[in-house]
Parts: sequence; C-alpha cells; structure tokens
Amino acid sequence: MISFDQALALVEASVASLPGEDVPLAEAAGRVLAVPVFARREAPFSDVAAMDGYAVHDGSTTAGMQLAVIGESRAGAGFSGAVQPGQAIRIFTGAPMPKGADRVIMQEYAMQEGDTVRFAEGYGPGWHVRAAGSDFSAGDLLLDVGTRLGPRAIVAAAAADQAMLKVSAQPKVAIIGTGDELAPPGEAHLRADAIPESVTYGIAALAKQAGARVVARMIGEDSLPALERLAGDMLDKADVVIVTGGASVGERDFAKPMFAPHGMELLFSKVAMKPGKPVWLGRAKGKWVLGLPGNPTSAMVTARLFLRALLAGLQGQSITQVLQWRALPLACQMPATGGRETFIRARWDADGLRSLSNQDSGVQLALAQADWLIRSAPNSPALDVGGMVTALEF
Ligand SMILES: Nc1nc2c(c(=O)[nH]1)N[C@H]1C(S)=C(S)[C@@H](COP(=O)(O)OP(=O)(O)OC[C@H]3O[C@@H](n4cnc5c(N)ncnc54)[C@H](O)[C@@H]3O)O[C@H]1N2
Ligand code: MOO
Repeated sequence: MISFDQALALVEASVASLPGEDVPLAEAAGRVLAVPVFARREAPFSDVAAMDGYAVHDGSTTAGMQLAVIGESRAGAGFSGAVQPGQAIRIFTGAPMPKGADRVIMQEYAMQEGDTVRFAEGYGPGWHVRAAGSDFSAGDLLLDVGTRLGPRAIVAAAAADQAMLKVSAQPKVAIIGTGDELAPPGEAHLRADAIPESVTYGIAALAKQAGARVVARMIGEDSLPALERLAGDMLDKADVVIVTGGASVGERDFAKPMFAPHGMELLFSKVAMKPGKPVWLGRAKGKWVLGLPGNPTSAMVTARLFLRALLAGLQGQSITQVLQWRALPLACQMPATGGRETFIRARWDADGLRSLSNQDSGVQLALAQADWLIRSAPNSPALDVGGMVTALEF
C-alpha cells in the first residue's frame, strides 16, 4: 500500500492537460486559462480624473481666484484644447485630463457662476488624477496559465481588451454508483432495505465546482456483465470515469473487475489513509478511472483530494493550486493518530479549528458541518488547544 504523498505524486506525474479551446469572454467564467492573458494596451490609457470637478493647472491656481471655465471633458469625450493658467475645464470621473491640467478639484469645493468658477480653501491635498498606466502597462501579464477565471479574474481579462480566451477543455466526467441498497432520493423510504443514494450527487457537485462537465451519473446494476458494458460506454463518453462503492474486498465488489475487459492498468490500488483506504486510480482506453469508497465521508474526502488533483492536472493546473494546505491553530484537543495518514473533518470556529465529534467514515450529516480537513501524518502525537495543524478547505 502506498502513502498519500506517493499517490498524489503519481497523479501529478501522470496526468497531462486536455487540449485548449477558444471561448468568448462572457462564457469563460469558471474555466482555466490555457495561455496567459496580456494587456493589449495600458490602463488607464491616459491620465484621467478620479473625481467629478474641475481640471486646472495646479501651479497657477489658488483658493478664491476666479477661473474661466472654457470646456468640458467627459469619459469617452475628452476636451481637445489645452488649459492655460486662469482657466478650468469641467471634468467627470474617468474623463481624460486636458493638456495643461494636472489637478482635479472636487466639485464640492467649487462655486460656479456662469462661465467662471472659484474654489473654497482646503480643496487639497488630493490631486485626484489617475496616471496613465498606473493600473497596468501595455504587454503586462495580467493572468497566468492555470488561473481559474473567477469573477475578479474575469474583470482583469476583460480589462486586457481580449474578446476571446484560450482555456483548457472541461474534463468530461461520468459517475457510476454501485450498490443494490441504493434508491433515488425521495424513494428510499418506500423500501425497507433501501437507503437514499447520496454519494454520486456529492461527487457530481464537487466535479462541477472543480470545472468538470458531468456527462453521466447513474447507479450500475450489481451484475458484472452489465457493469462491464456500462464501463465501456462510459469510457467512450468521458475523460474520467468515477466508480463509487464496491471498492473493498466483498465478493460483490465489482468496481475494479468491471474495467478488466477494457484493459485497465492501475496506478495505485489502495492508499495508507484514513478514511479512504480503498481509493484507487487506473487508466483504460486512454481515459482515467477513479475508484472511490462507498462510505459517504470516505468518498467525499478522497474526491476532495484525488478527484480535485486529477481534474486540476487535466485542466493544466498544478496540484498545489487546488490542495492549498494551511497552518492553522486548534480550538480543541486532538488525539494521537494511528499508522495511516489521517484526514480529520473539522469546522472553523472563532478561535481555530474544532474537529467534529462524529469521525465515522460512513456518516453524512458531519459532511454538511465540516468545512476543513485536518491532515495528520501517520503516528502523530496528541495535540492540545492552540496546537498548529495542517488543514485544507473541504
Ligand atoms: N473486510 C473488510 N471490510 C471492509 C474493508 C476492508 O479492508 N476489509 N474496508 C472498509 C473500508 S475502509 C471502507 S471505506 C469500505 C468501502 O467499501 P466499498 O467501497 O466497497 O463500499 P460499499 O460496501 O459499497 O459501501 C459502503 C457503505 O457506503 C454506503 N454507500 C455506498 N454507496 C453509496 C451511495 N452512492 N450513497 C449513499 N451511501 C452509499 C453503503 O450502503 C455502505 O453502507 O469498506 C469497509 N469494509
Ligand atoms: O478507509 Mo474507509 O474509508 O475507513 O471508511
């Protein structure tokens, strides 16, 4: 059995990014850049006013003096002439500074009478001018390859004056749940021995959040020939096929055997971690196959770690971009851990991380309560309140 770090290193070393595609800016949110975004021109493109008021030549302007208002500069329609001492231009936020003017006096300090204006004492100290290029220069790198385009990054991409962006293709994901006991949510109470199928929904949500497109999600029949056919169909359709459940050692655990006729090669078949020991990763027909344990908490923990890492690689991101470990203090005591790398479900409290009381790998309620995963190396000693731990947003 390999260690968690060895398993991650295998993912990092073996996963190559999918080809890129061009998308219009308006459709790029959530995608990952396949080429960097450079600014087409500087911003602001000229010196511009940062306030509504009057543009003047500072050196020849004092409070109380009368200036002639000789024109107007609006964003999108600047003043073409020049400002001389004793003159002012009515100006609005974002408008280009006219030639000869170097300061904007806010209109709150101005008294305009007809075509003249005077300014009250105390209009400084601000000059209220944004210098050309003070945001960025032409040719500047605004967003690097591998950036996921969140709302703030989209602003920067648009500001670069780029209509199309090259992004990595969205990995296509198919999710197959296994287990005769599973019933669609809403129907489990109708059958005495059924439980609501929860895991594939959570995995689908996680995959979407990570930038994937879920092309299929279903419960496979508990029969090997049917599952073998399903595996083949899903390998044709998807870049990543995820199987949940059937990963342990029971005689009806078909998760790996169903891919055998498709020539699956395993990268790893078990990881020394808790929960999630039965997680495995394989490759068949040029596609990825990820086996997750059926226990809901084990499935979500291993998906957070390995599915996120796999989807990052397929989208040209590094694993460290999606597994950002933080050093955080504990708000509770933590017991010593055993021989496997342990991932403790925890919640952020005002003063630190608090582990959830129910750490059973089969639970579902605690998943809704956990927002952090604490990582403890094998055989870690017990820790007291205030002790520092390594944790990941869950
Ligand atoms: N003799 C051994 N037994 C088990 C071992 C072992 O090493 N030797 N490993 C244990 C560990 S660790 C885990 S984790 C589980 C993993 O089991 P499977 O991946 O085979 O999962 P299942 O048996 O199919 O299901 C486990 C549990 O989870 C429920 N489940 C499954 N799928 C779903 C779903 N889609 N939605 C909701 N709940 C689901 C299922 O009903 C079971 O209760 O094996 C241990 N056993
Ligand atoms: O490793 Mo299993 O994931 O304990 O429940």
